[in-house]
Amino acid sequence: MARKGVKLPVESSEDRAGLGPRRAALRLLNAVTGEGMLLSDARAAAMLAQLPPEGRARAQRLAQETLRNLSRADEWLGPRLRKAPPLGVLNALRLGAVEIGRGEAAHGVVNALVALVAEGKRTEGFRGLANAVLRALAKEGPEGWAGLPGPVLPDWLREPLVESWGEAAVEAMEAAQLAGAPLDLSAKGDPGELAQALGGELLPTGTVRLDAGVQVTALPGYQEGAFWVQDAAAALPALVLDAQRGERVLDLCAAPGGKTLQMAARGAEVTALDISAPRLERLRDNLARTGLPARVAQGDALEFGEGGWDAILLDAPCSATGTIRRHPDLPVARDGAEIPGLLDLQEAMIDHALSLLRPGGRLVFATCSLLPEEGEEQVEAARERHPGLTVEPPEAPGLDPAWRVESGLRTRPDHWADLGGMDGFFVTRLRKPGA
Ligand SMILES: C[S@@+](CC[C@H](N)C(=O)[O-])C[C@H]1O[C@@H](n2cnc3c(N)ncnc32)[C@H](O)[C@@H]1O
Repeated sequence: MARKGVKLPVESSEDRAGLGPRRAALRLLNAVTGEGMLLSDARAAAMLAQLPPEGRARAQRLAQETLRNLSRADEWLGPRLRKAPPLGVLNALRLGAVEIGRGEAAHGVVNALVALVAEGKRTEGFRGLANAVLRALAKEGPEGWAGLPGPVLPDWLREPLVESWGEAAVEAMEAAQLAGAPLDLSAKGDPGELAQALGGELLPTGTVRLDAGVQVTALPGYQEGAFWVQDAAAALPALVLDAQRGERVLDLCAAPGGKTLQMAARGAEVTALDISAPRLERLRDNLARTGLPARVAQGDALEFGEGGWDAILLDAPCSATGTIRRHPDLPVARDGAEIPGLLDLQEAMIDHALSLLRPGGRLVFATCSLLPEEGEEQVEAARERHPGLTVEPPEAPGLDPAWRVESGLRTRPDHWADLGGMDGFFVTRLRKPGA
């Protein structure tokens, strides 16, 4: 019982109706679909700031689930909408469709979303429509949802992926995006011991895999820096670079630092460079938490002039299309317009990185992209620009033969399906001539 004078948090009727998280989810959806904002954007965090931690997590979950299922929600809503309502109304309907489809108590969902539509000046006039449409979906319930086709990626991404990998592979990637991603950890020490300590699964390449819902900061060993979060595919570039104790290694696009930590843990002398100050703050926090050493520098990779490196890791800025399982907002927020600029930047970075290597040094170029133009084709073009540059077959424990391509490794979200999938990555290991 509460002591006299001690105020307990009061549950408002708003909390009971789940309005706060749904309102925040709706604002996130409007920003992603209307303004091209990513959920990782600082503005997204600001939209959630008013909510308590559980409400924040719920709002994020609702927004992510709706984005993962956007095309299915539209398919369900389509026959009930004679013309497209304003985006704010459409997003409320999409959110409601996903919740009803997933078996949430329909009465509460309809009431909450109709109330949110009624709140907005530009949407209040659609209250009746929202009510009618959501009630119709509620009548069909999860059974109606289950009969819908699986989600499809937007055309700007789907078309080039089908051209590169074929229809069946893209359908498998879409299924992987719908399934989401587990929690992957890289160990500072022995990964087998970490897997045992956390009850996780030890993957063949040394990543420790846990269920998606696990709160990483609450895991034993987190504060002591025994591990860091890193997708199994994202751990491959540093494995392929194979940094040796005492080697001088440059991590040219380093933040937030997963690969810097891997190389520092192997005893290499790592310099971590990145252009982004906020992202470097996260890298510094990661170094401090794990107690691993690295020299940190902020700047533009293209202007970095220090040469003579034994090895360089270039985890270049890219479309990030390989991370759609973790970032269902990305295909919706983006439209591919930034890709030509990224291709130019990647090319310039490869050339500059090669100029900074000592003769005979090695460059690992990696992108978390599913587009061959940001991977295989970059290597082909680099070899034409740099006669004598050789591609070395990647060697590391646990590499799956299915990932091997002529210029290195290619992973996709539909790979390792029986183990829980992995991000899409391209990784190549190049040797500068003149050793
Ligand atoms: C794919 S992320 C790197 C992820 C990082 N390697 C890791 O494992 O945690 C690409 C990084 O490139 C950085 N970047 C973009 N343009 C850059 C430039 N011109 N010079 C240096 N870094 C740049 C971004 O700030 C971003 O942190």
